[in-house]
Amino acid sequence: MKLISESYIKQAIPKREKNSYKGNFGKLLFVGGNEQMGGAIIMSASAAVYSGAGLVTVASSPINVHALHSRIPEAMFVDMYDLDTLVNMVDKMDGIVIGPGLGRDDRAKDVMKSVLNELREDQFILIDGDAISIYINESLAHPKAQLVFTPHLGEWKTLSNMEPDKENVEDNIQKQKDLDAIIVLKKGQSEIYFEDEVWQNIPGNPSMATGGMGDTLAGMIAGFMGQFENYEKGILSAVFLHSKIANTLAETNYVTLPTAIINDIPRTMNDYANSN
Ligand SMILES: NC(=O)C1=CN([C@@H]2O[C@H](COP(=O)(O)OP(=O)(O)OC[C@H]3O[C@@H](n4cnc5c(N)ncnc54)[C@H](OP(=O)(O)O)[C@@H]3O)[C@@H](O)[C@H]2O)[C@@H](O)CC1
Ligand SMILES: Nc1ncnc2c1ncn2[C@@H]1O[C@H](COP(=O)(O)OP(=O)(O)O)[C@@H](O)[C@H]1O
Ligand SMILES: [Mg+2]
Repeated sequence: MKLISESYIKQAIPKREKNSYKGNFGKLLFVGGNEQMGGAIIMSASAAVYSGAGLVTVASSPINVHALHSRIPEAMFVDMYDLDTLVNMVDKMDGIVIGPGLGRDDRAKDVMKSVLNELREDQFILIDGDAISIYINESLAHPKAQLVFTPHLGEWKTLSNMEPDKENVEDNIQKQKDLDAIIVLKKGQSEIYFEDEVWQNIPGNPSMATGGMGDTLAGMIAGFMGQFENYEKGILSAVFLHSKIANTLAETNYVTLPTAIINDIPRTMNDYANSN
């Protein structure tokens, strides 16, 4: 298992070209946030905006539009239950995050099926939270796009049938192959399973055990995937910096809020990008 190092992150964060524009840094769609869990998709999309994503659109329950715009006016909005508009949006994107606060009801299942059907090979989709359950319980077909799952150990049980105290690297490698997806297995020291290698993240601490922390990571991962030289560099850098920021905050804070991590992403990226 390889360890994600500071030096790896420093070379992975891309330097922005002088004449670049927002279209160079990823067009992303965030799908989730029902009437009870709008905060999840707002945190996820905020993390992507603060990670430097060029254009972010949120597809959510209409009840969340004002809350979203008061937090991140940078993001655009569509009603996720308007399936025609939703699939049109999917078509224009480089990548999609689906699941934070999505819920698991019939409407959520229809949203999930519509999005997955529409995907192309040149796109990526990150499946998190409730969308993990829907993917397995509805036996949905593998989408054409690059697939990324970001399960915590409870969600990994849904995906792999392995109990949290039974999962192990060898069996996880086999499950990664069966699922034909990149797996970000979230835990105290998260592990990232690619087709040919496994990486481990070292930073992280219990001040991070608070609702919304994984939603925030999903947004960072997608934000980086849309900008970095390749998906692997983006995913590994996001996992590392998410918990590295939390370690710094935990030096002076008992609990690390997801929104505090989000606020620190641009400055931390700058520190790492300029420290070569
Ligand atoms: N502000 C908002 O809008 C927020 C919205 N959110 C949204 O809520 C949705 C549900 O996601 P979720 O992760 O909260 O719960 P859930 O699907 O019940 O977990 C499944 C099972 O896994 C287990 N389990 C969990 N962690 C584990 C671990 N580390 N190791 C081992 N087991 C673990 C857990 O066990 P339990 O804790 O019940 O014993 C349960 O049995 C999702 O869409 C998310 O985005 C949240 O992000 C919060 C903020
Ligand atoms: N004790 C801990 N040590 C290190 N990281 C933690 C700890 N507790 C939680 N985390 C991190 O916080 C995130 C929690 O994700 P998740 O359970 O999906 O949160 P949510 O769904 O509430 O947004 C993961 O990235 C996990 O690695
Ligand atoms: Mg989660």
